Amino acid sequence: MAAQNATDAHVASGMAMESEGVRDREIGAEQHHLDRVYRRLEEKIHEAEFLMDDAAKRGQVGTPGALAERDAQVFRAGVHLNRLNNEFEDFLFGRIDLLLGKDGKKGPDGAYTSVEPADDAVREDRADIAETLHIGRIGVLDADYTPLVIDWRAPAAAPFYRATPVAPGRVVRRRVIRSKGRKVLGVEDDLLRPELTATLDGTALPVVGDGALMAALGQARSHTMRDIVSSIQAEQDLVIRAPAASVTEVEGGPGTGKTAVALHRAAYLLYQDRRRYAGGILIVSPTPLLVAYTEGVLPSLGEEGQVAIRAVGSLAEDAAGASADTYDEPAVARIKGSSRMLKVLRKAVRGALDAPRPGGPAGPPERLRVVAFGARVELDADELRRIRNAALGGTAPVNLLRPRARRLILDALWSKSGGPKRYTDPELAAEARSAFDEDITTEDVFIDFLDAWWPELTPRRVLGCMSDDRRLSRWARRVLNPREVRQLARSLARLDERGNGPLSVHDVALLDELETLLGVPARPRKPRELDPLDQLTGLEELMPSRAESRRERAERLAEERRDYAHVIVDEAQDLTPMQWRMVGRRGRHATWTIVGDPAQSSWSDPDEAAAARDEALGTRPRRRFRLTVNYRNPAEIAELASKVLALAMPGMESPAAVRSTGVEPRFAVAGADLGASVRGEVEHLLADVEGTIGVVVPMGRRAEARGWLEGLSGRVVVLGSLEAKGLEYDATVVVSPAEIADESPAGLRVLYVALTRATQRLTVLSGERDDPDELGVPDLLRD
Ligand SMILES: Nc1ncnc2c1ncn2[C@@H]1O[C@H](COP(=O)(O)OP(=O)(O)OP(=O)(O)O)[C@@H](O)[C@H]1O
Repeated sequence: MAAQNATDAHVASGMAMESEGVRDREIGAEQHHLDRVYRRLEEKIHEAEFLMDDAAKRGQVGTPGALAERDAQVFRAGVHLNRLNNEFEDFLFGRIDLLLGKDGKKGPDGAYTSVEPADDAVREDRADIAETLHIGRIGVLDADYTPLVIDWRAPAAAPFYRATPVAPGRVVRRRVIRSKGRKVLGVEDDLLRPELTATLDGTALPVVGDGALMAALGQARSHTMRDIVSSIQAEQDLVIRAPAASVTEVEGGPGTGKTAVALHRAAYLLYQDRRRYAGGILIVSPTPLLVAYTEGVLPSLGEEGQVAIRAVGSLAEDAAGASADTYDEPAVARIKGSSRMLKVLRKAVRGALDAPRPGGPAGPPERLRVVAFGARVELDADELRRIRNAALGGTAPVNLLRPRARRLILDALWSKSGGPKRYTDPELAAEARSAFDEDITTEDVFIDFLDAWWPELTPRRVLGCMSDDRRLSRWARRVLNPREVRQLARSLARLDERGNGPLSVHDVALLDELETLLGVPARPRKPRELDPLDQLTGLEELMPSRAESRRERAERLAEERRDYAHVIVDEAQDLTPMQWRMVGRRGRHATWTIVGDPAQSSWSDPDEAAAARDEALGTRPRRRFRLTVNYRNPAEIAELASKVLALAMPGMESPAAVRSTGVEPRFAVAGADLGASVRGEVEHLLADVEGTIGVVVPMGRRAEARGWLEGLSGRVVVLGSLEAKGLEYDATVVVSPAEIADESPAGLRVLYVALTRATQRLTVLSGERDDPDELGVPDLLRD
């Protein structure tokens, strides 16, 4: 019933008046418009090419002014040409036919701005269409500035997405146009005011098709996500176009379009305020698989340059050189992700100063002995410890404290050498002190001592040091219990003493935290190459103290970009507290969009993660949205999944499925050879459905499952239960549900994710632990 309501609310589809003749005529009318748009685009491409040519000719003049002008023109024309070429395919997809508006004002895109119809637009259930707008991926104006195509992100396009039969505004008919290259293939209409007899140019307004949404949802899937630009629904559009101020939080069950909405929002924000978002938009995704699945969507919307889509395991690539896609076992992941790790790491960065250096002696030097004023001066172990503690006071990054420690050592040596007593005149004393410092700091003994006593630490080195049980238990005292210390140390033993070796996804957040705790010491600046333009103008001589040129600064900022203008977190329920800290550091000055579903969280302690999220977002005000309709799963699959939801999160509501296939999920029971059973089920589905098949297995069975299905078909993908997050397939086989549920404390939620990946068919294959009934239904999925 809920599914039916959802359908009614969003889609009022084609009426009985359709016939083949009407359809052909309507396709012909759209073809006519598309031809006109292409002619205009070709004209524009010629203009852009002419501009490029002209710009190149101007470049031959060779003065600095002409050079700059040429660069600007070439850049503009290049961007223009590139956009036109890239977006030439299938860029016109929609049309709305509108009643007369309340006022006669037009916006910059040439369309009337009024949302509500004029009082006399409808007379006794009859009305004329006053305005027709075509919607596409970019806006195109005719030579006389009438809009041929409105950009989907422009305000005038909003009614295409927002109008519903309950609140139609001015929209009478919404049409989705399907085209390939330059050919219109079909049209699908929704009638928003079915009670009206509307006319267009004096003839009745025809309605064709069953509605675009159903047509889009029924299509077979591929291994990459499609954009939904032609069928965004009203509740989704509200999120996409929400003002970017502060934090926009979006919750919704599986398949409600959260990922799709997040990606379209990135494109929308860039369209709205490209200058503001020149600082970059970061999209954080839980897995590299989901990154690969979604990264084609933004280019299809004409956006990519300003947006970085990164898996949470590769987020610190720029900072700590770390990237990972392997998972720790749940107990270890729980330790590494917990905010308790912060305390351990704080101790570790200080303690690691004393850890044996690779290839060096077992501990830090116990004494420092130098020669000053012809006599030996010495600091013993106690004095060195006191100086170390004094230098380490406070919370400043450890590597950045090295100069301070060095100064304290010199102070102590100076005082022991009797220097302060020898000079009463302050000026002489200062001179003598600086000579003293210079003598000592150039001695090899002192340089070697400092390197050993206060080595410059890298995040990987500290992580490597934590693989020693005894050391780690000191640093984790009263924070982790002895078992946790052993588990953590064992997992880090993959790293050598320098910290080199394979990392897990959770290690990356630790490295990023360590980098903050250690600080990056200032390096001597590279001597910069002379800019030929500077040489020309003599600027270099006039401004010798200028630290870096504008070009250098731009290059440096691009390299160092860790602070984004907008941060979008997909599958936000899965970020651990330590990952929230890592993401938070990249959005200190950003506005945020956060999408997620607590019912799909694979993190064991959602309350702790929520606290870390609050800390990352600070006191910024939040706007909350909820998506309520499941566009992915047919009702039959959604209903089965809701049984696991009731166990995993009692009381949580399932989203309403928007369609039904009439095909119930299939239950099968594995024979003695699990692999052969899985292969049999997959072969069955390959014959039955077009498109992709996802086989979701317990994490521990990934490798063997790949063997089971070897050589079957490129349409088949094997996934560990944690990797299925965010993805979807035409059909899925979920293998051994009980084993998936038992794998971690969040196992039931992980199983819920696995059961909600299919768009057409679902097969549940019971394994040893599932206790299936006579119909093959496993214990966990029975009523
Ligand atoms: N308005 C729409 N028109 C057409 N297809 C849509 C629409 N909204 C969502 N979909 C489709 O529904 C499917 C689910 O969308 P998406 O993956 O964004 O959902 P989600 O909420 O992120 O799901 P999950 O939480 O399970 O990861 C996708 O195939 C998407 O293209």
